[in-house]
Amino acid sequence: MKRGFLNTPKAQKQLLQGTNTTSAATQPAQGSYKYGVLPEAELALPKDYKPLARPTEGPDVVTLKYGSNEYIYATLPPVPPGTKYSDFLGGGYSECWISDHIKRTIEATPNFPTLPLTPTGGKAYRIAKAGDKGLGMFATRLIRAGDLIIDERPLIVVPASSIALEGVLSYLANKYTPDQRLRIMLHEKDRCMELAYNKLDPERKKAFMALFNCHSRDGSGEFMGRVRTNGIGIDGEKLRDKDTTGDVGRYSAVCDEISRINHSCCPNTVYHWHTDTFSVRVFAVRDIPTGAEITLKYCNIMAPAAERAAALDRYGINPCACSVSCSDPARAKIADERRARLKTRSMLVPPSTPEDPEDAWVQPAVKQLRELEEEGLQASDEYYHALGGLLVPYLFLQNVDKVLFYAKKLEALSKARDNLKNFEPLYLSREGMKTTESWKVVGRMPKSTRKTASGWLLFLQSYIAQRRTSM
Ligand SMILES: C[S@@+](CC[C@H](N)C(=O)[O-])C[C@H]1O[C@@H](n2cnc3c(N)ncnc32)[C@H](O)[C@@H]1O
Repeated sequence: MKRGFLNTPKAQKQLLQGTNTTSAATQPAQGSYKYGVLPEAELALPKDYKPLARPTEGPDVVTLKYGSNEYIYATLPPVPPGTKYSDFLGGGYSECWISDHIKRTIEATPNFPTLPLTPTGGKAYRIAKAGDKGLGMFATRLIRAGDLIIDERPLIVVPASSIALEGVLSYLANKYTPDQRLRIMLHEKDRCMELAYNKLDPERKKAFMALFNCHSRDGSGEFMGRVRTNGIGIDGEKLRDKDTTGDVGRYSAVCDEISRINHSCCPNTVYHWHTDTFSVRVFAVRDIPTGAEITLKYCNIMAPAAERAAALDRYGINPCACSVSCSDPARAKIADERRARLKTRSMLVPPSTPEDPEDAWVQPAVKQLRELEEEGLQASDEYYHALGGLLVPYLFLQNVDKVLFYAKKLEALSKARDNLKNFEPLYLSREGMKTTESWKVVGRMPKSTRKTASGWLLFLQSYIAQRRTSM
């Protein structure tokens, strides 16, 4: 899962360097938020440090103003004062510490707030013990690729790597060491998050505090620790603070149930943020049998095992218990070589020699797709591109059965990736595909050109042009 950006070294560097030009903020600070078990001495705040004045608690108080962004506490979707969470029929609501700009962006989103969607075929999971990983989410029946498993409004939404506290940083910069500044920043962030927590209903407070906290001994505090452990980065480009770039200025959602989904280096789901429903959706990218654990990625699954291990360490995962190919060094080495190879797309050039089957030239791509499936990499972009890349040559060869086979897989994956609008449903039926321009282009080719390299190039040009116009 792309967890809260606070944990990425890049975000922390940006956070420390600030976005303004005051001399203090441009002083480079060393290091990043630590994690694990820190010695008592490192956990203590500097003796002379006076915590920032806390804003008066109120329904929508402005807490900090920094640059063009004012940060406020808001309930989203808005609910009438005095509403009890359990009595609210509108799909739940979240307590947010967000900039005023983001609040307005959310409220101006077409169809906000639509109700979260019902999972495909109804609820199909339970939260249960997942061995050494703590709790996890498990399928209670067969879940099909493309199915929506859960659409959940978060408990809280808070800045991930925010500029909200950078004003604090510039004020501190000349006074404390970089490590002390980091310690103070964590402390102040924890206090800001506590105010969002304070606004939760008692049952939601209980749910938040029941979440796992792998940052309990590194100075993060009860609130920040849970955000660092469970926060999911949301809708990068649309929901970002004004005048920010990169990971800074983005937001993180902490959910009740989605937070129980453990990481896997071969995950069977992907997630997306939806502002109109104000919720996080989790979709299956392959069939998940009854009883199997439902998993997400917290890091780049195409990266080598050592790189993944370093990224996962920040989420309290050490070692990763997702599969043998992660924990057994010999298996990890084989998987690394395979993943590195699978990052490169196969170049396909017809024709096959006369004695070969007519799709012999497509076989490197078929093998690549099979290997991506064997590695459990259906959640990767590489798998999506490999699947799309197979549909095209079989359309060119007018192989109806193969087009149907890959189109069905691609339809499910497009649902899961939330880009069904880029999928051509006509490929899902024998009659339909024959009415597509792709099919007709081949029909118009002289027989001597069909199934040749020059025919393939012509076909590709036409296919790409059609995709551009239909998107
Ligand atoms: C977001 S929580 C996931 C739910 C958690 N297991 C619970 O009990 O609430 C992240 C924590 O789950 C555990 N975890 C998740 N995926 C893991 C994995 N692949 N291997 C080992 N531990 C894992 C780690 O303790 C991590 O800090």
